[in-house]
Amino acid sequence: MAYFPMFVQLKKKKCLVIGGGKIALRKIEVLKDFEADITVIAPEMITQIRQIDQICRIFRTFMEKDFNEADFVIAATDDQKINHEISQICRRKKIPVNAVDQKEDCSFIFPSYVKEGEVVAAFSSGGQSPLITQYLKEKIKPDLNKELGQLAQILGSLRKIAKSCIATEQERKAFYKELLQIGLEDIDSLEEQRINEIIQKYISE
Ligand SMILES: C[C@@]1(CC(=O)O)c2cc3[nH]c(cc4nc(cc5[nH]c(cc(n2)[C@H]1CCC(=O)O)[C@@](C)(CC(=O)O)[C@@H]5CCC(=O)O)C(CC(=O)O)=C4CCC(=O)O)c(CCC(=O)O)c3CC(=O)O
Ligand SMILES: NC(=O)C1=CN([C@@H]2O[C@H](COP(=O)(O)OP(=O)(O)OC[C@H]3O[C@@H](n4cnc5c(N)ncnc54)[C@H](O)[C@@H]3O)[C@@H](O)[C@H]2O)C=CC1
Repeated sequence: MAYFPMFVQLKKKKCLVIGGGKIALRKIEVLKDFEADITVIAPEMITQIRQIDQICRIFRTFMEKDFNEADFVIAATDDQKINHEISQICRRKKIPVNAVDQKEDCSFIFPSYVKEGEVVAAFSSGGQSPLITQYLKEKIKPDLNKELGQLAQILGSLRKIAKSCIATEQERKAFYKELLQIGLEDIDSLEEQRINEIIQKYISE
């Protein structure tokens, strides 16, 4: 079964990570990248987790009351029975859950992704082969580069003005297409004056 790639806002969402090993660390790094509010619970945590800034650490095994505030949960212990139990609790409480050792215990899974600014490409193999997922990430990296992230930011910053100044959706699309074409060739040529000239063209046409 293929998974639907739902893009979700994680900023400030309360994320509970249970487990403090290498895999928990990898998940925490991803969640930090998307600005989640992270609490880790484990009796022992590897040094790298103990050194991460601005996360909450609780050194013990989990209890059911830990789930009360959670928007979502990562079960990342090295014990399949415990991860399964965490998943069951979450399902009962209708909290989205990821279990690192068993996709049947996941209501969502982690992709491999590339992120530049707000542009994100994410891949999944439905849990069949994380290595294929990783391979796809590496393939997209040369195309999803810094310039593309910057270009998205420029196009994004023009959406309000385009909506208010350019009459039809069709013309707006042509406007964005022209900017995209120019930006893909040479992002530095998209400075303010050039953009203004292009906007003018679409207003008067
Ligand atoms: C279902 C899923 C649930 C989830 O974790 O969300 C899951 C499950 C499992 N992974 C396992 C193994 C490995 N996982 C990786 C790597 C990654 N795994 C990630 C996601 C996912 N892994 C979800 C599905 C993603 C998809 O749809 O493809 C990535 C993409 C994202 C991330 O972790 O953030 C990240 C790459 C990050 C990057 O580089 O971008 C490697 C490679 C490596 O370590 O270098 C290996 C060893 C090679 C191998 O086994 O293939 C095992 C067996 C453990 C065992 O055998 O004991 C299970 C459990 C099982 O298969 O039952
Ligand atoms: N999803 C993925 O991408 C991958 C998943 N895995 C799976 O991830 C699992 C975890 O791997 P590692 O992080 O390397 O293990 P690890 O042994 O480094 O860490 C396990 C952690 O779980 C904690 N823990 C154990 N019982 C707990 C409890 N009751 N409450 C809270 N914390 C508890 C331990 O204190 C420790 O911090 C493995 O069993 C493996 O099956 C492995 C590779 C990739």
